[in-house]
Amino acid sequence: MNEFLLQNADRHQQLVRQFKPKPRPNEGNPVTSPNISVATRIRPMLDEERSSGQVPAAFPRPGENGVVDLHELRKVVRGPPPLNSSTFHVGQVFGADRTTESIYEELVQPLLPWVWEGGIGTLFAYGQTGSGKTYSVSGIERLIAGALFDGTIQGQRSLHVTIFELAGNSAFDLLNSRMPFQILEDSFGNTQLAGAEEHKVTSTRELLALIDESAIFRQTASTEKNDGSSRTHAICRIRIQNPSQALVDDGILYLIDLAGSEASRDMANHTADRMKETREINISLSILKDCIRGLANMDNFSTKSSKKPYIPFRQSMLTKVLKHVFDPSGNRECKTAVLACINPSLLDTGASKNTLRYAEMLRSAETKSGNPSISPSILAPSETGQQLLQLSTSQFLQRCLRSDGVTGDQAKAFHAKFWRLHIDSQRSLSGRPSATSKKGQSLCKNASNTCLSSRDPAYEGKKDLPNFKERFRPGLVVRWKPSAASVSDSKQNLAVVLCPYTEEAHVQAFSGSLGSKVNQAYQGSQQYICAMVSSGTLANTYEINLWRQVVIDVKDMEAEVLLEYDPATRYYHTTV
Ligand SMILES: Nc1ncnc2c1ncn2[C@@H]1O[C@H](COP(=O)(O)OP(=O)(O)OP(=O)(O)O)[C@@H](O)[C@H]1O
Repeated sequence: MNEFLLQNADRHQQLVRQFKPKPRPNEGNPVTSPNISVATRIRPMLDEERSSGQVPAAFPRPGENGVVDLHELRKVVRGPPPLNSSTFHVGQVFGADRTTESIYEELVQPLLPWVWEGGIGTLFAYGQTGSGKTYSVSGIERLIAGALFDGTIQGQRSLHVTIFELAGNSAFDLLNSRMPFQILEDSFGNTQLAGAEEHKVTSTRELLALIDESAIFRQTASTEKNDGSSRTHAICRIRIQNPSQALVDDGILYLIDLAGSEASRDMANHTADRMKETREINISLSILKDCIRGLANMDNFSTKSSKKPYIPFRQSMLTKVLKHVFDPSGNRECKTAVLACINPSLLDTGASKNTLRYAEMLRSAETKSGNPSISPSILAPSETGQQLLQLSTSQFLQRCLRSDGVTGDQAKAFHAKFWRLHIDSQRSLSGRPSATSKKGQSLCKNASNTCLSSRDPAYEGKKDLPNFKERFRPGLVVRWKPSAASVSDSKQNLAVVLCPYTEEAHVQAFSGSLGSKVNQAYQGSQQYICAMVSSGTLANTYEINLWRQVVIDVKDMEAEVLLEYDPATRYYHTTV
């Protein structure tokens, strides 16, 4: 794939220049949470990337802060490859020309007065390996070291610093020659760094010296994407004590440079040890994301009737350290800033999409769905909850928007929450923990029950696939051209093949008994019964509507489309 992209880099650039973004519907002013701020940084292309023929594919949209356009080239059987552009709404966006100073000022500086007065503040940088996390966090740490002692924040404080790294389930003190130490929970439920050294600092110079010392001991290794890749999570913890108020909690500032996630294709040449290390990093990152999502949901959906979101903070060492940030029973309010780092190259659009999706999810979760409240009598004047689930997304959103002061973002967040509650209730009823799509249906599952994709397992890893029209099977996703006016919510007109069309199958399908009785050959039919695919509430997401079926002529089917299920967002996404 990389070879194909590099060969077509000129065409990619030319199509990107011609790209005209569609005007964004007016969704009102996004409501930002006082407790979670999300920003995205797209780093500049590096010299070695340019000299190897790579071109940028991720851009902040001019004139619209908070919007990123990501352009992929699609491989097609015949003709020149077309551009596949996706748009993400991801909080503040810092493009390649923006400095670390500006990110510090807009995203991180507001945390300082908060921690100075006894609050807990946290900055996370996450993203693919080589996307600029260490560059950003180390720059921000130096700016903070200056700001904490330049006298701009009023009041005497004493500052204590610990810097450590987490590798798998082990913790190492970076200010004590990488000595291992224990992370324990005391009888008050507080996490203690048992054995890590805490250093009192009284000046910017002392703090910078500790930061430099820790960098020497941090474990790094070369990856496909980054010669000096950080293979551990590095955490700088600054405890801020107010000597004049012994009864006030100490403020704590966490600055976290996470290890980069690596895609499986970048792990091809890893040894068994490196594979294990990368797997452990990816597991802890995924638990962290679950916790951040849970935290955002806790902020937004704590209405009396809703079930408390589950935050799995005890499942990894990283999130155990941050227990007080994530523990719903904790009694201290926290402010969290998240920096999603993006590598702009056209070779990295897959990883960038993943990072942007999480930023988008956090941002949509951070909008307050209950404030102003959505009136139940306007949302459902006569319907039961089950009937509400049958409304189309646009009908549901329109009803939410009729309540005074509700914005588009709030309506979408409420819609997402409504479905999440429904799925969770179905899951607990069936006792099945596996990820399912919104309608309880999955395209296909692998043996470990974790990967859901429309990819044909029979052709896994094979290069020269026969034309999709010779590979009909249940679960094949096609793009098609309806002869009549568009019948799908999805801009792409996607559908999932269920079975060949016969009158008998048609009747059974609509009476809900389709399945074991339909076992005739899949190939050779001129028409197939298909389930419609509609757009999800997040940009570029899809859901499968099994009850909305359509008979599609094979001649109207244009191409196979690969859909992959993302258990985190509970939506399907297209993949190139
Ligand atoms: N904004 C930027 N401007 C210039 N160079 C940058 C920028 N961001 C990152 N870089 C460069 O990109 C390379 C990778 O950056 P960095 O090591 O910070 O990535 P990372 O996300 O921390 O990677 P890993 O997860 O593998 O540790 C480095 O050479 C760094 O100097």
